[in-house]
Amino acid sequence: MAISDVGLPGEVPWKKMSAEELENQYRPSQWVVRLGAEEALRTYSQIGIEATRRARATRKSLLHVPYGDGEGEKVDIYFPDKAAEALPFFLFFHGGYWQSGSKDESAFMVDPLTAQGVAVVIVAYDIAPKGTLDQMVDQVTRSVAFVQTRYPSNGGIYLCGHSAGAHLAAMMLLANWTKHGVTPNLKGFFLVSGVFDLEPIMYTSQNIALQLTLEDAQRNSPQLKVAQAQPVDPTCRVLVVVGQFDSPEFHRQSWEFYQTLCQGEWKASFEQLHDVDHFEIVENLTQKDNVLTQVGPHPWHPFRGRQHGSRCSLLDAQTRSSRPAWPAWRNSVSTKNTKKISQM
Ligand SMILES: Nc1ccccc1C(=O)C[C@H](N)C(=O)O
Repeated sequence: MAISDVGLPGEVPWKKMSAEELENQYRPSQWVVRLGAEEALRTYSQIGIEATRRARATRKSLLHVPYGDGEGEKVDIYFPDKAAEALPFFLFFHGGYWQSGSKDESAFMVDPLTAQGVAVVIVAYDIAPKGTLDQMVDQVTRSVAFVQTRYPSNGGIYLCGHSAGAHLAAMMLLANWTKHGVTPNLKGFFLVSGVFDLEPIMYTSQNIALQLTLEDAQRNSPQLKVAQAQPVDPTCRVLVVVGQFDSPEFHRQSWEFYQTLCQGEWKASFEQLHDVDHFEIVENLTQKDNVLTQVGPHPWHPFRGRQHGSRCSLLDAQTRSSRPAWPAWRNSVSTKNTKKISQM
């Protein structure tokens, strides 16, 4: 049965998809070209575990630091060797559809970033079914407030999330900091292969654990709210990144979120990273020579040397019409994926 058969209006592409197609679009491992789906998930987890083992063995760290009273409300903080006065803090929220993953296997970028003078904080939150989406958003908000309170003279707080973690990071664009008694020194958001409109997730198997109602999905969809939200710091930048081999729905989610940021007052940029899939995009953050792990005059490179904001304002119309022509790459990927698409 097509989703559109259950009486939903068909104005967005996903509402016209069959349940099977929608399921496939929201299964990133199915779009991995270099490996089979299972192997891609296994490799991702192995690289995360190894990076975490290495980070804990080689970097100065504070592990399992509580940011709240809940059992799951802990962060791991990794420091650069050299002490600095205004240390930039980079917070990472892991992915896994709000129901898998942990901070203990997500210290991907610790090595390259601490080596360049950035403190890295890997945040744990209560995944489903223990935690609800609202609780996870609240936990992540408190983890950010915690870092600001503990390190008030920080040289900027940068939030990075992957997949479901990119959603949680994006929700911080909407946070009401006065409620938390502290305004974090937010300088940048780095949203990697995220989901920003949660409604389609309701119609996939991911919702078995999440149990999202339409109200839950809408309340927790930054896509619906971010145009109205105000940046606390007008210099704060938002980079929306998606992998070339992410699914068309993931491309659409990132692109539409970027466009919506531009309609508001956000300084946003959009990048499609060439030749990487949903998992490689994060695995590559373990590497010192990766484009995303270069720290420059600004604490973190992805925001350096690009025309941030300008693409959103002056060149906006041009950017809109020059959206990356996905899924042009379909033609060049393995027959495995091509077949799936044609079968849809
Ligand atoms: N383990 C992850 C870690 C990060 C991001 C996504 C996942 C997923 O497992 C997504 C989904 N279950 C998939 O099979 O693609």
